[in-house]
Amino acid sequence: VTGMSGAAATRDGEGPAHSPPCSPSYDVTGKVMLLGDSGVGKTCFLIQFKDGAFLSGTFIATVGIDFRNKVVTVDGVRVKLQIWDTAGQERFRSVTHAYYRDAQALLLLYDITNKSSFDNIRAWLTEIHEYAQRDVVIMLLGNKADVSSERVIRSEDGETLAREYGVPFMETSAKTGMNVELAFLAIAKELKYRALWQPDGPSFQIRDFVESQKKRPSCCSVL
Ligand SMILES: Nc1nc2c(ncn2[C@@H]2O[C@H](COP(=O)(O)OP(=O)(O)OP(=O)(O)O)[C@@H](O)[C@H]2O)c(=O)[nH]1
Repeated sequence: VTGMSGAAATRDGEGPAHSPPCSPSYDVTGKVMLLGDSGVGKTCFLIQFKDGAFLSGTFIATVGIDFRNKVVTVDGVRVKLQIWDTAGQERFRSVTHAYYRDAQALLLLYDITNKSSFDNIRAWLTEIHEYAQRDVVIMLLGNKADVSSERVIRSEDGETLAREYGVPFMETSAKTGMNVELAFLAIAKELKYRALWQPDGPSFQIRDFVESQKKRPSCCSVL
């Protein structure tokens, strides 16, 4: 176990009583933070992933920070994601800065119907470079892809920005669930890969994985 990013791998050698003695199971745990301007859909994104539900109606801004756990099984390995939902409002920034250092992965969201949330992504990335671990996994997500009539940010603009920073990108919808599980699955795979890395093991590239798996909004489907 190299623990390259600080993702923890614990060898559960003794395992439950029914485990065959020669097939140890591993648990990997990792902290993931949701970041982005207020209103981009971070809380809804987390609730869609955790509970498979969408909170519509009145928007209640997150105050401070909150977290939920969810275990994802990737290639037979259980990865426990501790997902921190942060407040996007400026006045809570000093609270959230304190949590960056511990995070192994960051999901950075903008709203495809809100130009300033996209324009602010560069400022978020500057902040990330200042406060987060150097090898933190970052993924850029253009949320609210279901609202095609109000789209102001083209998918290509998200792709271009992500390429510039060398991070994976996809458009998502916390409302329909599009690409929500995929985003967390990709993170879980990367954390597992880093925690259980072996020199002669198979390699994993999160950007290639995302590109091969992501779904496009139906308006822009290539099929
Ligand atoms: N159509 C649509 N609406 C969404 C989506 N995600 C979130 N919303 C709506 O956008 C509003 C803001 O969502 P939140 O999840 O509370 O936003 P947030 O980023 O957590 O905001 P802060 O807590 O202030 O940082 C709510 O009214 C949601 O119903 C989405 O994918 N599609």
